[in-house]
Amino acid sequence: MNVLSTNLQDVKIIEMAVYGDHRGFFTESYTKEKFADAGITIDFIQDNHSLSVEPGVLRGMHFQRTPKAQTKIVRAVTGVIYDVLVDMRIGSPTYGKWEGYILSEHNHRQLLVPKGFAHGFVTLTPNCNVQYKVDEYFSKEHDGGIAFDDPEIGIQWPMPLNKLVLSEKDKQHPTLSEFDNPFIWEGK
Ligand SMILES: Cc1cn([C@H]2C[C@H](O)[C@@H](COP(=O)(O)OP(=O)(O)O[C@H]3O[C@@H](C)C(=O)[C@@H](O)[C@H]3O)O2)c(=O)[nH]c1=O
Repeated sequence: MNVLSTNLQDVKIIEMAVYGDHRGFFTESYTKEKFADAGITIDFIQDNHSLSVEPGVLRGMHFQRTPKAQTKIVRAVTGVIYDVLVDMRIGSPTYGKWEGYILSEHNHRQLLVPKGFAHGFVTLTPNCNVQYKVDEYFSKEHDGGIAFDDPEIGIQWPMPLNKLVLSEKDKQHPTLSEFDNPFIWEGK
Protein backbone atom coordinates (compact mmCIF):
# COMPACT_ATOMS: atom_id res chain seq x y z
CA MET A 1 0.00 0.00 0.00
CA ASN A 2 1.36 3.41 -0.98
CA VAL A 3 0.13 6.68 0.47
CA LEU A 4 1.20 9.63 -1.64
CA SER A 5 1.13 13.28 -0.64
CA THR A 6 -0.43 15.88 -2.92
CA ASN A 7 -0.09 19.63 -3.31
CA LEU A 8 -3.09 20.14 -1.00
CA GLN A 9 -2.47 20.03 2.74
CA ASP A 10 -3.60 16.66 4.25
CA VAL A 11 -4.97 15.24 0.95
CA LYS A 12 -3.56 11.79 0.12
CA ILE A 13 -3.64 9.40 -2.81
CA ILE A 14 -3.87 5.75 -1.79
CA GLU A 15 -2.60 2.93 -3.98
CA MET A 16 -3.43 -0.62 -2.95
CA ALA A 17 -1.68 -3.68 -4.39
CA VAL A 18 -3.43 -4.94 -7.54
CA TYR A 19 -2.89 -8.58 -8.51
CA GLY A 20 -3.51 -9.06 -12.20
CA ASP A 21 -3.71 -12.40 -13.99
CA HIS A 22 -5.34 -13.95 -17.04
CA ARG A 23 -8.79 -13.58 -15.42
CA GLY A 24 -8.51 -9.90 -14.62
CA PHE A 25 -7.33 -8.58 -11.26
CA PHE A 26 -7.89 -8.70 -7.51
CA THR A 27 -7.40 -5.85 -5.07
CA GLU A 28 -8.28 -5.13 -1.47
CA SER A 29 -10.01 -1.80 -1.96
CA TYR A 30 -10.26 -1.21 1.80
CA THR A 31 -8.86 -2.90 4.87
CA LYS A 32 -9.11 -1.19 8.22
CA GLU A 33 -5.83 -2.69 9.46
CA LYS A 34 -3.64 -1.67 6.51
CA PHE A 35 -5.16 1.79 6.39
CA ALA A 36 -4.50 2.16 10.15
CA ASP A 37 -0.89 1.00 9.68
CA ALA A 38 -0.57 3.78 7.10
CA GLY A 39 -1.93 6.33 9.60
CA ILE A 40 -5.49 6.45 8.30
CA THR A 41 -7.63 5.67 11.33
CA ILE A 42 -11.06 6.85 10.32
CA ASP A 43 -14.32 5.22 11.33
CA PHE A 44 -16.11 4.88 8.00
CA ILE A 45 -19.83 4.26 8.50
CA GLN A 46 -21.45 4.68 5.07
CA ASP A 47 -20.57 3.64 1.52
CA ASN A 48 -21.93 5.60 -1.45
CA HIS A 49 -22.13 4.73 -5.13
CA SER A 50 -23.04 6.94 -8.10
CA LEU A 51 -23.29 6.15 -11.78
CA SER A 52 -22.81 8.88 -14.35
CA VAL A 53 -23.74 7.59 -17.78
CA GLU A 54 -22.14 10.10 -20.08
CA PRO A 55 -18.85 11.99 -20.32
CA GLY A 56 -19.08 15.57 -19.06
CA VAL A 57 -21.25 14.87 -16.02
CA LEU A 58 -20.04 17.18 -13.26
CA ARG A 59 -21.05 16.55 -9.66
CA GLY A 60 -19.77 19.19 -7.25
CA MET A 61 -18.43 21.02 -5.44
CA HIS A 62 -19.89 19.33 -2.38
CA PHE A 63 -19.38 18.95 1.38
CA GLN A 64 -21.39 18.61 4.54
CA ARG A 65 -21.23 21.52 6.95
CA THR A 66 -20.16 21.14 10.56
CA PRO A 67 -21.00 19.36 12.81
CA LYS A 68 -21.77 16.75 10.13
CA ALA A 69 -18.62 17.22 8.02
CA GLN A 70 -17.40 14.09 6.25
CA THR A 71 -14.04 12.54 5.49
CA LYS A 72 -14.28 10.64 2.18
CA ILE A 73 -12.27 8.01 0.33
CA VAL A 74 -13.22 8.18 -3.33
CA ARG A 75 -12.48 5.81 -6.21
CA ALA A 76 -13.70 5.18 -9.75
CA VAL A 77 -14.66 1.53 -10.07
CA THR A 78 -15.40 1.90 -13.78
CA GLY A 79 -14.51 4.69 -16.17
CA VAL A 80 -12.22 7.69 -15.76
CA ILE A 81 -12.96 10.80 -13.74
CA TYR A 82 -11.14 14.06 -13.09
CA ASP A 83 -11.64 14.54 -9.39
CA VAL A 84 -11.19 18.01 -7.90
CA LEU A 85 -10.77 19.26 -4.35
CA VAL A 86 -10.81 22.77 -2.92
CA ASP A 87 -9.35 23.43 0.52
CA MET A 88 -11.98 25.47 2.44
CA ARG A 89 -10.27 25.34 5.84
CA ILE A 90 -9.46 28.80 7.12
CA GLY A 91 -5.84 28.86 8.28
CA SER A 92 -4.69 26.00 6.07
CA PRO A 93 -1.51 26.65 4.05
CA THR A 94 -3.50 25.66 0.94
CA TYR A 95 -6.74 27.51 1.78
CA GLY A 96 -8.68 28.44 -1.39
CA LYS A 97 -6.44 26.28 -3.61
CA TRP A 98 -7.67 23.49 -5.85
CA GLU A 99 -6.07 20.38 -7.32
CA GLY A 100 -7.32 17.76 -9.81
CA TYR A 101 -6.57 14.03 -9.87
CA ILE A 102 -7.32 11.31 -12.40
CA LEU A 103 -9.09 8.40 -10.72
CA SER A 104 -9.85 5.48 -12.98
CA GLU A 105 -10.57 1.80 -13.38
CA HIS A 106 -7.03 1.59 -14.75
CA ASN A 107 -4.98 3.32 -12.04
CA HIS A 108 -7.15 2.07 -9.11
CA ARG A 109 -6.22 5.20 -7.20
CA GLN A 110 -8.23 6.30 -4.19
CA LEU A 111 -8.39 9.85 -2.91
CA LEU A 112 -8.51 10.66 0.80
CA VAL A 113 -10.62 13.82 1.18
CA PRO A 114 -10.36 15.36 4.66
CA LYS A 115 -13.19 17.29 6.31
CA GLY A 116 -13.34 20.90 5.12
CA PHE A 117 -12.72 20.23 1.44
CA ALA A 118 -15.21 20.83 -1.35
CA HIS A 119 -15.27 17.76 -3.57
CA GLY A 120 -16.42 17.26 -7.13
CA PHE A 121 -15.62 15.42 -10.33
CA VAL A 122 -16.26 15.45 -14.03
CA THR A 123 -16.57 12.21 -15.97
CA LEU A 124 -14.21 11.71 -18.90
CA THR A 125 -15.74 8.44 -20.16
CA PRO A 126 -19.25 6.91 -20.27
CA ASN A 127 -20.51 4.80 -17.37
CA CYS A 128 -18.41 6.03 -14.48
CA ASN A 129 -19.26 4.11 -11.33
CA VAL A 130 -17.83 6.06 -8.41
CA GLN A 131 -17.78 4.66 -4.91
CA TYR A 132 -16.78 6.41 -1.74
CA LYS A 133 -16.69 5.79 1.96
CA VAL A 134 -17.73 8.48 4.45
CA ASP A 135 -17.37 8.80 8.22
CA GLU A 136 -20.60 10.71 8.89
CA TYR A 137 -24.14 9.88 7.82
CA PHE A 138 -25.84 11.90 5.08
CA SER A 139 -27.62 14.93 6.47
CA LYS A 140 -29.80 16.89 4.06
CA GLU A 141 -29.78 19.88 6.43
CA HIS A 142 -25.97 20.03 6.32
CA ASP A 143 -25.61 19.40 2.57
CA GLY A 144 -23.55 22.25 1.11
CA GLY A 145 -21.80 23.30 -2.05
CA ILE A 146 -19.75 25.99 -3.72
CA ALA A 147 -19.75 26.91 -7.41
CA PHE A 148 -17.70 24.67 -9.72
CA ASP A 149 -16.91 27.81 -11.76
CA ASP A 150 -16.03 30.17 -8.89
CA PRO A 151 -13.70 32.61 -10.69
CA GLU A 152 -11.62 33.27 -7.56
CA ILE A 153 -10.79 29.57 -7.25
CA GLY A 154 -10.32 29.15 -11.02
CA ILE A 155 -10.63 25.37 -11.41
CA GLN A 156 -9.42 24.34 -14.87
CA TRP A 157 -11.99 21.73 -15.89
CA PRO A 158 -10.76 19.53 -18.79
CA MET A 159 -13.95 20.17 -20.81
CA PRO A 160 -15.73 23.23 -22.18
CA LEU A 161 -18.03 24.48 -19.42
CA ASN A 162 -21.02 24.74 -21.79
CA LYS A 163 -20.77 20.98 -22.45
CA LEU A 164 -21.07 19.97 -18.79
CA VAL A 165 -24.10 18.08 -17.48
CA LEU A 166 -25.13 19.32 -14.02
CA SER A 167 -27.96 18.85 -11.54
CA GLU A 168 -30.17 21.90 -10.98
CA LYS A 169 -28.73 22.10 -7.45
CA ASP A 170 -25.16 22.26 -8.74
CA LYS A 171 -25.96 25.24 -11.01
CA GLN A 172 -26.86 27.35 -7.99
CA HIS A 173 -24.11 27.11 -5.39
CA PRO A 174 -22.53 30.30 -4.00
CA THR A 175 -18.88 31.15 -4.48
CA LEU A 176 -16.44 30.37 -1.66
CA SER A 177 -16.32 34.03 -0.61
CA GLU A 178 -20.15 34.25 -0.56
CA PHE A 179 -20.40 31.12 1.56
CA ASP A 180 -20.62 31.45 5.35
CA ASN A 181 -17.62 29.18 5.83
CA PRO A 182 -17.42 27.21 9.09
CA PHE A 183 -14.27 25.19 8.38
CA ILE A 184 -11.10 25.81 10.35
CA TRP A 185 -7.78 24.04 9.75
CA GLU A 186 -6.83 22.25 12.95
CA GLY A 187 -3.18 21.89 12.00
CA LYS A 188 -1.00 18.90 12.63
C1 LIG B 1 -24.93 12.24 -0.93
C2 LIG B 1 -26.27 11.55 -0.63
C3 LIG B 1 -27.39 11.84 -1.38
N1 LIG B 1 -28.57 11.23 -1.10
C4 LIG B 1 -29.75 11.55 -1.93
C5 LIG B 1 -30.11 13.03 -1.98
C6 LIG B 1 -30.70 13.18 -3.36
O1 LIG B 1 -32.08 12.89 -3.34
C7 LIG B 1 -30.00 12.10 -4.19
C8 LIG B 1 -28.92 12.66 -5.11
O2 LIG B 1 -28.03 13.47 -4.33
P1 LIG B 1 -27.00 14.45 -5.01
O3 LIG B 1 -27.60 15.09 -6.21
O4 LIG B 1 -26.48 15.36 -3.94
O5 LIG B 1 -25.85 13.43 -5.49
P2 LIG B 1 -24.38 13.77 -5.99
O6 LIG B 1 -24.44 15.03 -6.79
O7 LIG B 1 -23.78 12.58 -6.58
O8 LIG B 1 -23.67 14.12 -4.60
C9 LIG B 1 -22.40 13.61 -4.29
O9 LIG B 1 -21.43 14.33 -5.05
C10 LIG B 1 -20.08 14.00 -4.76
C11 LIG B 1 -19.21 14.92 -5.59
C12 LIG B 1 -19.76 14.02 -3.31
O10 LIG B 1 -18.70 14.43 -2.86
C13 LIG B 1 -20.78 13.38 -2.43
O11 LIG B 1 -20.51 13.60 -1.08
C14 LIG B 1 -22.17 13.80 -2.78
O12 LIG B 1 -22.36 15.15 -2.40
O13 LIG B 1 -29.43 11.18 -3.27
C15 LIG B 1 -28.69 10.33 -0.07
O14 LIG B 1 -29.80 9.78 0.19
N2 LIG B 1 -27.58 10.03 0.68
C16 LIG B 1 -26.38 10.60 0.44
O15 LIG B 1 -25.37 10.28 1.15
